[in-house]
Amino acid sequence: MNMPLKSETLNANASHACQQRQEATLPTAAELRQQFPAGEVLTRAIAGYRDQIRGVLHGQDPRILIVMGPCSLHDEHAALEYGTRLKALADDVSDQFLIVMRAYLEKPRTTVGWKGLLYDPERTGQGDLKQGLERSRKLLLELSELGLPLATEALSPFMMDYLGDLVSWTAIGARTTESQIHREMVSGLPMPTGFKNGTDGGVAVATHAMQSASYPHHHLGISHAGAPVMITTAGNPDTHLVLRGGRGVTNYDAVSIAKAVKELQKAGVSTAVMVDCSHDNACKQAERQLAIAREVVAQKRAGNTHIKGLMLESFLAPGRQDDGDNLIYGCSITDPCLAWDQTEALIRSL
Ligand SMILES: O=C[C@H](O)[C@H](O)COP(=O)(O)O
Ligand SMILES: C=C(OP(=O)(O)O)C(=O)O
Repeated sequence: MNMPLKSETLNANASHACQQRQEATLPTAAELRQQFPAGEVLTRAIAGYRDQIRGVLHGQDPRILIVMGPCSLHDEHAALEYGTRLKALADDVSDQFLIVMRAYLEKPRTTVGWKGLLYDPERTGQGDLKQGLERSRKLLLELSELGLPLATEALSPFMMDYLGDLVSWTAIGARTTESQIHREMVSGLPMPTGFKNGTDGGVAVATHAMQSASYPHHHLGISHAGAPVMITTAGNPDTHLVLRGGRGVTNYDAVSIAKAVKELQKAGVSTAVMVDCSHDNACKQAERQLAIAREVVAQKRAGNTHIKGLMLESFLAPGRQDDGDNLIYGCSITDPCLAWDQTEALIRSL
């Protein structure tokens, strides 16, 4: 390989420095919400979904919360078809399960990759947050109008200002649970929020996050009108742990869950646990979710009162595909998912 001369490297760095940051103006959260308003009926329904989720997490509702859906949404048409099928299934099993659809618009990446519909809706690699915000809000509205509670991962601390009124349950991912910025954000969120264990499998980052997010915070933010502001939060009393495995080691078995519950008790936070049947628990093999879900529900039915929920990654078509031309309709372009038929059969069998 020919190494560049030192002077060439310096020149390249200098021109890179000139272009290092460019800005494109975006609508404020207030403007976007006005452009795509939620309406009174929907807002009341979402408040009701959040209360139902709280009921499950706090043990007043004996049902199992299931947060399920695609790893990421890249095609609105397929997302709406999935949502329509899920709504019918959710109604059929609503005596046993409270089903919430994963409507994930932001993807945290291990290094780099497509970051979700919100950032790059056309997947050109150039990014288009204006279009991404508009399409994301429109999609969440259309999914909500199907009568489904929605879940998302909150990655950008500003995203919730634009979309949070349409979300009933939020995740803080394994890569951000340790971040103070995310803990501050959760302390001001009006919905139940699950903190994932760290990517190394460690539960302490999540228990610390729950402690932190339950307290009031003061932090830097942007008002819905677009001005820099100091935000003061009240603390979120509705957070819980999500076990997703880590570094190839699973943590959905009875011993791992008991160990996690002990840590939660020691920290004095909620012992409500959701098991993410995907990610490192499934070693990124979608079909493994089937056996994991059965095993976790069996633990719950055998008397484990700490288990409150499951997470499943599921879409219309099985597995995953690399992004590109001729995409398979309804197939994930991020992590592998269960196919719809497998998903439906699983939920009905549970
Ligand atoms: O759930 C999605 C992925 O596991 C997460 O976003 C990391 O993806 P990556 O390792 O492909 O970047
Ligand atoms: C990125 C996700 O999960 P984790 O943070 O557990 O990797 C996800 O649920 O899409």
